[in-house]
Amino acid sequence: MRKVIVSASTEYAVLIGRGLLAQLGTEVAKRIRPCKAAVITDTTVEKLYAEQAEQSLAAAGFTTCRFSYPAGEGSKHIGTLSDMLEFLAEQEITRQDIIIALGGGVAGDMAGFAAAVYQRGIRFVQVPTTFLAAVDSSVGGKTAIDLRAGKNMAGAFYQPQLVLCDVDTLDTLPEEIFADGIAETLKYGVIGDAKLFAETASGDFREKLEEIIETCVKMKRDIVNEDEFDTGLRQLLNLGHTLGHSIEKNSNFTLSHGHAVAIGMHLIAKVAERRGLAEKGLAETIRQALLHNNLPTSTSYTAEEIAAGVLKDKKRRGGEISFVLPTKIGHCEIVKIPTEEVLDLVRTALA
Ligand SMILES: NC(=O)c1ccc[n+]([C@@H]2O[C@H](COP(=O)([O-])OP(=O)(O)OC[C@H]3O[C@@H](n4cnc5c(N)ncnc54)[C@H](O)[C@@H]3O)[C@@H](O)[C@H]2O)c1
Ligand SMILES: O=C(O)C(=O)C[C@@H](O)[C@H](O)[C@H](O)COP(=O)(O)O
Ligand SMILES: [Zn+2]
Repeated sequence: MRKVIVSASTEYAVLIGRGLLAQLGTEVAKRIRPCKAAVITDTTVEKLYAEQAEQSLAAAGFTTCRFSYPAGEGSKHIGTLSDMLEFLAEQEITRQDIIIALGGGVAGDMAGFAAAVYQRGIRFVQVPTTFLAAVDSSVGGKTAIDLRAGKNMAGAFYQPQLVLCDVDTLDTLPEEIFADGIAETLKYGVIGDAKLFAETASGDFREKLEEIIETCVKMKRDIVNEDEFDTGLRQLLNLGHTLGHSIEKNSNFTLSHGHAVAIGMHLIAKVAERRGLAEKGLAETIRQALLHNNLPTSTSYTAEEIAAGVLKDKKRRGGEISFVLPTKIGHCEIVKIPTEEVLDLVRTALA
């Protein structure tokens, strides 16, 4: 088992290994005295892993209850959050009890947000079951729901007590959903690790998933430890997201997050190259890496449609929006762009 310690406002371990779900109860019990554990999951993950998780918790002395919502990004809204909070109250979950977020990034983001606001904050544990959640969303404490206006528009920074990643659970992922995690892994490579990028780009990493997850988690740990609340350095983790989130929203959240980020990463690399900031050929290198992993690289939305979403980005401060521009594989810069230049930037990205 690999172990990474995150030292943000809460200090916690990220455990990565095979067969770990069976140890969920004992690992939680090492940190939290047995109490009620509300397992929050989606309808797909529920069928696959809820019983095993609950049995492990029960064997360690926890009393469990379960809330499940229809799988997918379409559930990541205030209605589901409201039902979740009512469920916690009906089950008489108190401040000494815990939430277990069992699933992908949607489960983690929503259950984490519920944990942050229910009775003004109860403890929670992340149990990621998608590759995307393993390498990225389960760590760092960003929790959120989508609003009609856009992605993750309401949320909180709220750290878990533990992240337990059983790599065996990734075996049941359909390839398309696994690829969402590849997009975020390539992102980590472009931000700061050329070796990780090359390994992931080649598609030749399935035998060393634990190592890949640990590499991403360590990079995220270093960034979050320094800038938990996203005021500077952490914005690097938004590479590809400023355009990607808008594309996701334009699709009415039918295009997955990872696929939208893939497109966003390629498009923003084109911008960086055309502005003379990036090495020649960078955008094509990124495009090939994405295509090799069956990820999309372009969109049919218009510049006007994409720019409208970009202007709502959380990195906007008054008349400027920060964009993450890659300069080469392994290095990015945060550049402030005036809002009146955003449409031009998007046009460059699509050209
Ligand atoms: N908080 C963060 O730092 C952060 C980082 C990246 C992404 N996100 C968010 O994460 C979300 C995307 O996460 P996701 O791609 O995991 O989506 P998801 O949670 O919707 O999971 C994708 C699909 O995979 C299914 N699934 C999950 N685990 C499975 C398994 N082991 N076997 C078979 N099927 C399984 C789910 O039921 C779902 O249908 C987005 O909302 C995004 O905004 C958050
Ligand atoms: O942890 C972060 O910080 C990230 O930006 C990771 C992203 O992959 C993730 O999609 C995040 O939810 C985006 O954050 P947002 O603040 O742009 O909503
Ligand atoms: Zn993301």
